[in-house]
Amino acid sequence: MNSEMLIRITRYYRALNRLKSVGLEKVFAHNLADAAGASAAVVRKDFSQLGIHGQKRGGYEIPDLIASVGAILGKGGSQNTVIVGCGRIGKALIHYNGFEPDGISIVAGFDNDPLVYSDTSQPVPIYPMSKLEETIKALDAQVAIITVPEASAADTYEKLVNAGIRGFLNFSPVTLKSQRAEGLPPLIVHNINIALELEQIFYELQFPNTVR
Ligand SMILES: NC(=O)c1ccc[n+]([C@@H]2O[C@H](COP(=O)([O-])OP(=O)(O)OC[C@H]3O[C@@H](n4cnc5c(N)ncnc54)[C@H](O)[C@@H]3O)[C@@H](O)[C@H]2O)c1
Repeated sequence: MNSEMLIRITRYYRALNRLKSVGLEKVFAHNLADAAGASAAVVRKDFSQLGIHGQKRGGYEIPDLIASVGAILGKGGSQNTVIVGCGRIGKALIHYNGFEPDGISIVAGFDNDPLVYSDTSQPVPIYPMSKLEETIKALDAQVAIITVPEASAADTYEKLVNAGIRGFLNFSPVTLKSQRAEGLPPLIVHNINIALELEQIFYELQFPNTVR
């Protein structure tokens, strides 16, 4: 599957979960087309390429479609995610309740400032860094969001790798690189830089016809 199709499939999955949460049971290709920014024909083609078939004129059953698309996206297993660095950005992400419909759970935060720790009765507890490894293992988390200051990013990354984390969303200004340990698949690292994205938007506003 190419990356454009993967993005569409992810959007279908997100839209399907939203439709399910408002009580709908059936969906038509054109409903998902709007959500994915594609035409209904593209939606039908994607599904048929993935071996998913709807009923003639009846659309698709949402629970079946969620199960099929979820299996293709590798959902169903743990999508537990932790956050390291629970300051302004980390806390905002911890309190955001829009990840759950996508099947992603923020299950714990970590920080090195005792004033930031919370008790375990909180929906997303914030633990000291000394609890990193045992908590990550206990929660079966595979992905971490790094929201520590620049100076702590590389060290945090290393600690998370040692604790068994395989996927990273890095907000710190340090560009973290994927590592590969023998016998294991490479780590997945996405570096987020809002300034770069904004620069690109400004560039495209200034030179609208040069970027496709
Ligand atoms: N990607 C972007 O576009 C973007 C935009 C804004 C900020 N940022 C970056 O995101 C990061 C977080 O920003 P913020 O405003 O939330 O910062 P913040 O200072 O509010 O929070 C940082 C948190 O990390 C904790 N921390 C510091 N060192 C630590 C360590 N070694 N281990 C564990 N926790 C540690 C601090 O106690 C604090 O709670 C910074 O690196 C900032 O530069 C990125």
